[in-house]
Amino acid sequence: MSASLRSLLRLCAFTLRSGPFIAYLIAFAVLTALLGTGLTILIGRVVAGVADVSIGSVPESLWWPVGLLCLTILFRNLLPIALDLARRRCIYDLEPVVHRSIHDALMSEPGIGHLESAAVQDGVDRARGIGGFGVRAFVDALGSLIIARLSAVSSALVVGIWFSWPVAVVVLATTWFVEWYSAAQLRAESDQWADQTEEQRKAAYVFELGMGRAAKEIRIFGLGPWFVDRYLTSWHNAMRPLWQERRRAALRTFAVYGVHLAVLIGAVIMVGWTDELPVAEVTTVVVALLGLGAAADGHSASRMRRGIEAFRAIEELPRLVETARSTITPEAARVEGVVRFENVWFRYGDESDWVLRGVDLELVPNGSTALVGVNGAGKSTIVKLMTGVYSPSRGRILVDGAEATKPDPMAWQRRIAAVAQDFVRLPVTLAQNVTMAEDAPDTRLLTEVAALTGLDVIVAASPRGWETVLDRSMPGGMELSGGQWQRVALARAAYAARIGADLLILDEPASALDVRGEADLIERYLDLTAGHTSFVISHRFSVVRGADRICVLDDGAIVETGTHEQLLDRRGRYAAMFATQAKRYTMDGGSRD
Ligand SMILES: Nc1ncnc2c1ncn2[C@@H]1O[C@H](COP(=O)(O)OP(=O)(O)OP(=O)(O)O)[C@@H](O)[C@H]1O
Repeated sequence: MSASLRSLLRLCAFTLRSGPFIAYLIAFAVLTALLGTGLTILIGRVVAGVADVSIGSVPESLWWPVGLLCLTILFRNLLPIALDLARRRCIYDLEPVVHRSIHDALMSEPGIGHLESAAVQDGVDRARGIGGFGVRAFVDALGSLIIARLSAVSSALVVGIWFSWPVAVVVLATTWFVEWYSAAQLRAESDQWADQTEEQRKAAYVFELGMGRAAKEIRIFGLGPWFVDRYLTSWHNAMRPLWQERRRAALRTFAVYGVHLAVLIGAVIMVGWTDELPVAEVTTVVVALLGLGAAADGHSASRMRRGIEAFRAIEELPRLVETARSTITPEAARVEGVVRFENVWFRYGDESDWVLRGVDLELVPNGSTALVGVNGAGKSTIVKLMTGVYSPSRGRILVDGAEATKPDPMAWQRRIAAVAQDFVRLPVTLAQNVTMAEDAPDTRLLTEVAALTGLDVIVAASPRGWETVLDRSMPGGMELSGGQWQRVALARAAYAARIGADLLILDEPASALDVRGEADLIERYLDLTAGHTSFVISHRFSVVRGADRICVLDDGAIVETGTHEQLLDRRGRYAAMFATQAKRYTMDGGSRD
């Protein structure tokens, strides 16, 4: 069995698992094709009967072919409706299964390094469908292709039986050649299109930025023309090879279709010139020839193949994710439990510079540890390693003194409540933003964390309280400021901590808060982190100075560790950074970090 056929069968089974409608679709398509052949034969019968009709009398022999013809026409007109419904329902059932498969493959890896792999990104593009032809293209094309193929074969049989086998074979062969040619042509085009995924991605990205994400900056900096220019350049770069290919193929395409037409006309003329055939057979054969000529469906054939390829890409995705993981994390050591970094080295890719060069770091169990360092020192990178979304390139991350060599990273991630610097802002309700889309939140807990993080004031001022959607484009929705969003993120971490997470990570929790908000946070920090091991990163010394242990990251390594007072006494990096900030506070009246 060929690989394509095996894929086709696996795809049919995959589609069938999502619902029974693929079976109905196939049945309706086969029936449609059979009725088409019946129609061809009946038209001949009726024409033959009509030739015998004398004015004023309709012979009884004509009644059944006319009756059957009417019924066949009726069903031939009704079947496409049923076929289309089955097709739509099949796609409706299939799409979530496809998305789920892609999602599961990507989520099978707890880290995020693989999402940056070009091979994985292209794999996802292919799985979603090259040139827009995903697995649904298979379902879209299946009915038409079954009808086209069966109609071609049955029409060829009619021509062969009633007229001539060589003519039937030649017309069938040219029809299928035309189908093969147009499918190959469409395929070449969509390959050209797929080769441009990088350019398309650029065009789509610039378009998306221009359409809203960067609307503010575009206006303020007058970047409109620059964006349009970048978009058009990427779009034309993506489309140019496609049109070059179309131009190259135009003459060839005319020639192929011309030959097909000539063969068809020749066959019809041969039928007309034959003296031996009665009028009924002539009609049947001519109708069959015309049907055969029209049975080339290159469009469906290529869509079907694209659908199969998208399915193969879905099947291949887990392997790509696995490969990406093994190249990104060559010496992966996963974490579990409370954390210690031991000589951890890390870089984002084999060609990149080292970000961490032998970090030794231990969190205070059930206490607070803070990390400080200049911009780009690698603080957020430590958080990414700590949360298991990346793995160390070298070194180990230990749990309760034992190396987690056979880890369950996802179980570990469930034990962490984190506020990342670029935390996610979901266009859902306030409550769902805090509980991360939990359907039935614990309202007592919500109230508690809102009071702890200062979110209670925002909830009270929101038009629908906890049910207010945080998206201005939604009815009754509203937009929060950066500082208000930060409180939502804090509340989210506090909520997660209260429902089970035991390590609380806060990466720049006060960066968008005003002076009062910052003071509030410091005051409530102990309550917020009570009973948890916490790890906080901040450029604001007011936030870190109360930590049980402060670590200073410099040049990829921890260079100082101690309490605020100990570090000041040491008069090293920490003391220097603190002095600089304290001086600025004194000069600015304490309004900035
Ligand atoms: N996804 C990434 N791919 C490649 N390099 C990255 C990535 N993320 C961060 N880096 C690089 O790693 C280095 C450390 O970045 P990181 O964000 O960890 O610093 P940071 O100390 O948190 O900085 P800041 O104080 O500005 O938030 C930087 O040089 C940055 O360019």
